[in-house]
Amino acid sequence: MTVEVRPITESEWPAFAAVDYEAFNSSHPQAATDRWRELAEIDRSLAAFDGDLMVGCAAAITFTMTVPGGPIPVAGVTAVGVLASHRRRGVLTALMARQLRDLHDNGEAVAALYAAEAAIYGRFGYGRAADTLFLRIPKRGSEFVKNAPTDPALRLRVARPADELPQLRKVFESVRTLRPGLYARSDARWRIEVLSDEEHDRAGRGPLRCMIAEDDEGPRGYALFRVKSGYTDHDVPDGEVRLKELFASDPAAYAMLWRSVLDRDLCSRVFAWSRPVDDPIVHLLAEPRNLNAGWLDDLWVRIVDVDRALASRSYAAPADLVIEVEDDVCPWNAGRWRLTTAKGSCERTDDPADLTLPVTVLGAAYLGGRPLTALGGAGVVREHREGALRELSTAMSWDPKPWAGLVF
Ligand SMILES: CC(=O)SCCNC(=O)CCNC(=O)[C@H](O)C(C)(C)COP(=O)(O)OP(=O)(O)OC[C@H]1O[C@@H](n2cnc3c(N)ncnc32)[C@H](O)[C@@H]1OP(=O)(O)O
Repeated sequence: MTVEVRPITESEWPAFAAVDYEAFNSSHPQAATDRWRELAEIDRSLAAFDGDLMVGCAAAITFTMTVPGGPIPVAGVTAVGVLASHRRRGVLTALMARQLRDLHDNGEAVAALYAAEAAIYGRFGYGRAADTLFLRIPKRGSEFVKNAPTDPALRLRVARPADELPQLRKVFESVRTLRPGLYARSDARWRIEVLSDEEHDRAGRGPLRCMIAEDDEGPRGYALFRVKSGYTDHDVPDGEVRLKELFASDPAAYAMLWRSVLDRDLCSRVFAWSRPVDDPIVHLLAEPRNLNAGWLDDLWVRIVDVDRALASRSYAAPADLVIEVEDDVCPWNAGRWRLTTAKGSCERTDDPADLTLPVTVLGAAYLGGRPLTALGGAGVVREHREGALRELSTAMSWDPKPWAGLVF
């Protein structure tokens, strides 16, 4: 089979969406296709063709994403799929090769994605860069520690989410550039991915609800959630709060919003399916075992251009070392690079290597959430100068931990 990969045209958009829906076993109303079109960038939407038949898709979105030190341009990779009739014949491999070449040519040094399955993207050089916590906290047993922050100036307001975009945006913008992984949201992304409340968004979990924590100066935090109502066989209320987002610009507003969802009447628990691994709720609960926490992969990161990517972020400690990078998929990255954090530079060198690592490891460590020493312990980094692994691991670590918080 010969596969041709090229960007689609506007008229090919419905076929592109149909390939993606088919690959994901999903059925979507026309309205969903129309909404998705508002987020898509046609010239960055690649399709794979077997003759005239479109058999695969892979798109990129232009994002501004926070990395250690501040926001940079990042390609958000999404809508990857191949028709079942054409799987395991290299279609995805061809799409990934073309997309990475395009990103390199366009000057985007970093790509990020959410993976449908964790086993797919390592072979294309993506490393698991961020994790996410899911929590199922019972109301009974959710008391806070004694010194939990409060502020008498704060009050809660029940709000209609669709009316509150300026307030929500103000809170989100106050935190966006602090945590690696958070990315700027266009108006369309707020409307479609955050605030949308169509019947198929609800999926039996009721309308989107909003609590705002504010004082006389304005909003200081918000929680967006749905409530899945329910009763036990003995008619005891047993609803579940499904927490979609909770952001706050200070600890008192944060604690107040968590209390508001944990204490909600007719509910017996809060399920939060995506929280950062260093979420302060972990330290607010007097009995942290009641977090019932589990963790999953959040963002995967691909270093498209080693030199520009490593020079684009800040470092937690000085490092001056030579890294030998292995990269079969993007051969322009392969070879030795000197990273000098004091100069903010990463340049090609012939000097001997202090460390040898696959490009996946750089992607995994890029946002500061994955200690290189742990990856060294797994045997995927080879150290040639004693201390080099710890030096780079310390320099690349970052606080707070990375998390994108909104699937794209
Ligand atoms: C960012 C996102 O959008 S994530 C969404 C990913 N899409 C989906 O999960 C939708 C359903 N799945 C699909 O559409 C397809 O199976 C895809 C896109 C995952 C893979 O497409 P294919 O064209 O079959 O992949 P391709 O033939 O290029 O496979 C390349 C390699 O990846 C491996 N691979 C492909 N899919 C998977 C998988 N789901 N799990 C593990 N390995 C996989 C193949 O075995 C092959 O390995 P090899 O090189 O050792 O032989």
